[in-house]
Amino acid sequence: MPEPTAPHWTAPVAESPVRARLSLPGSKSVTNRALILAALSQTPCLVRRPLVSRDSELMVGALRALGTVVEERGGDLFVTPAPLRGPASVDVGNAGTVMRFVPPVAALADGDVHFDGDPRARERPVGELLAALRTLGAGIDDSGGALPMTVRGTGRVRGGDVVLDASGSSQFVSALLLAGARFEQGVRVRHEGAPVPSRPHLDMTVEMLRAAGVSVEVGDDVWTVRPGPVEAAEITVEPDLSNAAPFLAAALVTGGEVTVEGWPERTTQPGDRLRELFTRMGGEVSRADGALTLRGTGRILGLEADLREVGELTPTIAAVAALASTPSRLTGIAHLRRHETDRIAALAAEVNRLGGAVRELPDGLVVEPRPLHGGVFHSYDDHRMATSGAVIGLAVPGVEVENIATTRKTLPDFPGLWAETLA
Ligand SMILES: O=C(O)C1=C[C@@H](OP(=O)(O)O)[C@@H](O)[C@H](O)C1
Ligand SMILES: C=C(OP(=O)(O)O)C(=O)O
Repeated sequence: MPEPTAPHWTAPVAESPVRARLSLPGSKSVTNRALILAALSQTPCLVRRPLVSRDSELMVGALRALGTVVEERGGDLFVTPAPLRGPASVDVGNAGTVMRFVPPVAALADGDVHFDGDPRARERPVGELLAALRTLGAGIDDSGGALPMTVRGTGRVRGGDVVLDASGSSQFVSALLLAGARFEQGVRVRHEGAPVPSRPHLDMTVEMLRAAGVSVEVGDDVWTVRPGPVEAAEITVEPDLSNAAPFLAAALVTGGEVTVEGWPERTTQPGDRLRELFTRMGGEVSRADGALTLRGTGRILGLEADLREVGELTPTIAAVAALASTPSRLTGIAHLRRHETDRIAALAAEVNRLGGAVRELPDGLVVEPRPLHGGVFHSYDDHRMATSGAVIGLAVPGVEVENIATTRKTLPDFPGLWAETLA
């Protein structure tokens, strides 16, 4: 018998301007870097306020499979590093951070480590990273530059110089840097090709490495990590500012006011750019007592922007753009075609199904204002597509989001948090 499909989730309409104050779970990107650094560290490491959701659970599972001890302690994670070992099997799900950050760690393990994941994971780019790892001395049997694959760990990686094209994903570079201090010669990574996306995520990698005592030099598309010990003892995870996007958008599209607690004064998270982007879309931003407030003014403006650096914010921005009074042009995001789904095609298809006028560009989207109507909003197993449907549904009655549970990739209980925000 086929699995019964879960009924679609009827996105709640905001009957009045949304007013809420909320604290968000930890950042996926910080949590999964923290776990990698902790596993490579010389000392045990306490990861404070981690995200507990599908992508972080997959990372914990991967590191445990390699021998690392990860214990839950009152909502924190206590990580005791141990010799990395195979044979092991790693399920990457559809987590880019697991499918890119773990293979260099597996290369340091003593034994074979097999990697596979959701069907979509087999389509997401990883070949450039694997080729770079081979150049650095690792043995890998892959499926034509994709998953499934086996990293033939020998307990050591020579390291040294490597050139790769990271225009498909910044995570290729982050992956090599995160493990690079444990390679015999360290690593020097040079990018050649179209610009690397998601620069703030590279800054995050460099900052977190330096905080763990690793020497990293950054040049023009060149990153050098010196060989040496990783010393991570305690890492506190910031709230996930990319997941703040739909909640702040709720204030913007309903003319309400939403406050996110614990907004860092300074951060490398790309979500911090929402302050500027949502101001340009008609909101007003203020900060007080460590929190950030977005106030909707009743105006929703379109946006012309190159989103290459902050690609993961695109689905929410596109949802707001679909409700705006002026057109939008979002560019620089060709790499989104190989994210959880082809987000350019998916956003155009789903907004247009509701009566929108969205046109695909090779590297982005043009959104013309149109009155929207209800209908099914497909999520393509993409957490950010699902939350985009929720944002549109605030203003458009009858939006039914397919597979809302897919939001669990990076948020443990999106429907609950959304209901609280609207209450
Ligand atoms: O390093 C990270 O934590 C991430 C980097 C980005 O990946 P890409 O550079 O592949 O877009 C981003 O989109 C992803 O959500 C998280
Ligand atoms: C692209 C994303 O995730 P991943 O870490 O799987 O690449 C995302 O969260 O928007």
